[in-house]
Formats: sequence, structure tokens, C-alpha cells
Amino acid sequence: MAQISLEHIDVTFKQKHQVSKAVQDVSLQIEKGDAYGIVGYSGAGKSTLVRVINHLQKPSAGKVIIDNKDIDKFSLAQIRQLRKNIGFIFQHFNLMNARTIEDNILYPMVGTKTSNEERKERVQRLINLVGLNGKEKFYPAQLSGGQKQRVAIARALANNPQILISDEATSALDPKTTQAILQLLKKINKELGVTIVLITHEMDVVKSLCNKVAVMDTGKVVEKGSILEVFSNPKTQLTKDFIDTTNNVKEAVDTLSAQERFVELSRNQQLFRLHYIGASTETPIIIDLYQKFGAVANIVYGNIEFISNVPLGNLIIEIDAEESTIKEIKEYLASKDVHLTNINLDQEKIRNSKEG
Ligand SMILES: Nc1ncnc2c1ncn2[C@@H]1O[C@H](COP(=O)(O)OP(=O)(O)OP(=O)(O)O)[C@@H](O)[C@H]1O
Repeated sequence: MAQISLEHIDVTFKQKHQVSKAVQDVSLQIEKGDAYGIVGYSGAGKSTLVRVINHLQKPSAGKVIIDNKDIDKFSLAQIRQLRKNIGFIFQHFNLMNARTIEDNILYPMVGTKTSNEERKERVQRLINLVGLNGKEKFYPAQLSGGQKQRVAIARALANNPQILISDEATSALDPKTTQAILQLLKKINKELGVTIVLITHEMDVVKSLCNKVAVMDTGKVVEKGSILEVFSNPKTQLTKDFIDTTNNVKEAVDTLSAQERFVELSRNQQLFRLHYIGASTETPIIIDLYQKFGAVANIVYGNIEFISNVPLGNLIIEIDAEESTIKEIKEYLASKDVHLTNINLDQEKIRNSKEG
């Protein structure tokens, strides 16, 4: 069990005088073995959406199909079985403070048919998996945030689920601990084959772990696809903004906005963002601009990274050329799959100050 199909899901909350459309017409296909990221700002509807997967939240409309079965038609026993097959981890760990680490991990097995021997063996295996050997008899208060999240992950895996849902599980952790937890989740995904659905407001987290992503805004999925598709060709401004938090382009633009020289340049529209993917990195762009168009290009900022083993470049360049030449350059670069867009620092400054 691990293929999840969400079909035209709506979740509407009706209170006395208010109707809140938390999720609107969301369709997602999550395949077995996926690490599927759902990214969006607070209130976008992410938590509500994932709660429909294990029927903690009944959709107002639409279907949840798991391994070709409509869960709305499930008996209570089947729902119970479904929930055992889906582990959950949260931002605040939700551990039982009065119980030891091993008892926390053991707890989900209570009431199952697992034998005592099997329970002990499983707890030890999970403690090994999450790297907490020697901490079996500790209490949650004696652990760091990262260690508590490791306990929560072990507990979520206690009944050998095939799906793990992570709801902002790294949001309370520092960057280094976040990376360590993401590495652990990656291992669980790759080595145990557990399908992961990860919700977050941090695109960096998605980039580190996931193979697919959906971007949510006010209850709707505004963009979805493989990490490579979405990162190389984002369609909406929201997705572009999320991606820019992962490549320092936004910081670079902020820094440039504070420098008078560049603000002056932007009035002449001579500062550009150059964006390319894959084979385009082999084109000697800067040399081409000079040799073919007599244009001098100066790299002000550069970021090249690998997404799913494909190079992706984001540069900010200053080009000294006539407007008509710029037009020709844009056409030439587009033919090589390199995209050149104007950066207007004044507008960026206004947009960033509004966001901030
Ligand atoms: N039980 C509820 N009753 C009424 N409204 C709700 C309920 N649960 C969620 N909402 C509303 O649904 C919208 C989406 O909330 P949700 O928690 O799913 O968003 P989110 O993207 O997970 O945000 P966050 O990261 O802040 O939790 C919000 O406007 C929220 O107020």
C-alpha cells in the first residue's frame, strides 16, 4: 500500500457566520516510493490536505484513492488498518514525556498482534535506524530537539508503515539538525522504500529530500511536478519566490538594491537575470555575447547547482549594450534555452519591502 491519489479534494469548514475553504479542488498523484513535498505559506491548507489521506479529515468533496481503493467506502476496521499504515511526524514531536524513549517507540504496537519478542526486536532495530543507541532509558526532556524528532520518527515507523507524513517536522530545528533529519528521512525513503509526504513552508527542505513538489496557495495547488521541472521552469510568481529562497538570488538582489550604482543601471534596464538548465551550461555564454554581439557582460552574482543531477544556473549579469542588441541577445540565448530577464531593482525593492 502506498499509492495515493487525491482527486478534486475540497475541504470547507463552516462555522456560525464564516465559511473557510481550506482546500479547493486539489488533485495529486503520489506514487509508491515518492518523496512528495507540499510547500506553501501558513494557512495555505497543507495540514488539512494531508489529514484527508488517513481520513482524520473527511473531504467535503472529491475522492481519496489509496492503492485503487476509495477510502470513503472503508469499514472502521479498514480505516484503523489504513492509519497503522501511515506514520505521522510533527513540528513539536508530540512525545509522551513520562515515558522512556523505548516506551515511546513501543507505544503504537500496544493493542496489535505483535509478540513481545518481536516488539523488543523492532524497538532495538528502530533505535539503531535513527541513531539513538544508548538512549533507550532516557526521557524526552533529556534529549535535544533533533534527538526528540528521531524518537518521533522511530515511533512513526513502529508498525512498519508504507507511508510517512511529515508535517513541518524540521521547522523547530536549526539548519544543521534539519539537514541530519532530512538525511535520515532520505534513508527511510530510499532504503526502506517508505513513501514520504512532506509538508513545509521551506523550499530548501523540499529541494534536499523530495523528487516531486506541489505548491499551495490559499487552498489551491498552483503548480506541481518533478523537482527538476518545477525548479527549472517555475510558472507562478509564488513558486519563483519560493525557489529564490533556496539559491540566494533574492539576497543578491537585495544587496544590489542597496547599491546606488546598480539602481542607476536598472533605470537603463541593463541588469539581467540569466537562467539556464542542463546542457546550456556548456555554452560559453559570456564569450558568445562579446564575439557575436560586441556586448560586454559582467557577472555580478552566480549560483550553479545540481538538481536531480542536472546543472541549473542562476546568474545576475550586467550587460553594456543597446536596447536593440539586447533584444537580439535575448532571442539568441532563448534558442539555446538560456533565459534572460530584466531585473528592475526599484520594483524588487518595493516588492521585498512589502513582503518583509
Ligand atoms: N478545524 C478547523 N475549523 C475551521 N477552520 C480551519 C480548521 N482547520 C483549518 N482551518 C482553516 O483552514 C485554512 C488552512 O489551514 P491549514 O492548517 O491546513 O494550513 P497550513 O498550510 O497547514 O498552515 P500551517 O502551516 O500554519 O498549519 C486556514 O485558514 C485555517 O484557519
